[in-house]
Amino acid sequence: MHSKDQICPDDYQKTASWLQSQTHHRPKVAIICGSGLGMLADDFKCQDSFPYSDIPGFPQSTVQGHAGRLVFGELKGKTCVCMQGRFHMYEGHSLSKTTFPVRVFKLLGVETLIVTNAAGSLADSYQVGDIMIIKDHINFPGLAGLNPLNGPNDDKFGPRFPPMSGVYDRDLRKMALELCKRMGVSQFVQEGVYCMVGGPNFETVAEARLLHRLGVDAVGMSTAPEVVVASHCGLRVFGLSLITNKVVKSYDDTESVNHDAVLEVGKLRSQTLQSLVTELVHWMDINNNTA
Ligand SMILES: O=P(O)(O)O[C@H]1O[C@H](CO)[C@@H](O)[C@H]1O
Ligand code: HPA
Repeated sequence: MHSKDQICPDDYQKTASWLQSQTHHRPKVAIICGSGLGMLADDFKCQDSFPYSDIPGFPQSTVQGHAGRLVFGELKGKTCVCMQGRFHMYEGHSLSKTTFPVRVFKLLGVETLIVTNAAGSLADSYQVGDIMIIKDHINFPGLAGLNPLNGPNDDKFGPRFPPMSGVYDRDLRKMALELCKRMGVSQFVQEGVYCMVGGPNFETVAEARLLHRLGVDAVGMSTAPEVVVASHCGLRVFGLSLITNKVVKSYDDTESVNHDAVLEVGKLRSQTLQSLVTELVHWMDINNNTA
């Protein structure tokens, strides 16, 4: 492992203390924005924002569509922190680096993590532009031994062998579906299984067919490590995938996916995603229901 990727147990606290010295916001909800979805912080009131390069211990974003900024603010009166840009394994970060912010959020007092991502669909019934509420995930790198919890367990954060069944909070999923109904957008909202692959290449046809047979509804190159670390340290988790493309499953299909097209779809659904996240955060607040 590269030395810049090594994390000492007190590095999380150092970063959390620095952030607490720079902002008066004390967030209960953290949001991680997927590719092209950074606008989720646009509605924050009383913003304090920090480029990742200014935050001690933070990795840097290198992917287009990930601005690399941490934004604190109020969303309908609830204090939130939002990562405009996440870290991916394929960028060369260790998994402990890609998930570093999640433990910092825990130390800041965050109780709920909302993860979002751009993903390709395998499910035949899904359309580009659909929003998938994540019901569960398959962590392919994790199954192959690439897990952010590898190494000595830090008991301060959680147990050596954390359960992962029920990791995507049932009540939040149920409420999100209900909110989508009220917002009149149910026709393009799905609930399904996300699968993380390592990337950075998109899938071959044979890989796509394999994922489809395994029951994967949407595939991407992120999210699962963040969710594993969040669940390990007791955060409540909610996840949304924006379906930005259909994964090519036929050798006769001449279409192919590219990152620019992925970013374009983010613009198409930005308003709906923003509204859904805002309404969900508001619901948590009125139900005093962050944890
Ligand atoms: O998962 P997010 O960060 O949304 O990004 C998705 O979009 C990129 C591919 O276009 C990959 O990084 C994939 O994981
Ligand atoms: N595959 C993997 N990751 C992705 C895709 C995809 O089709 N679309 C957006 N992120």
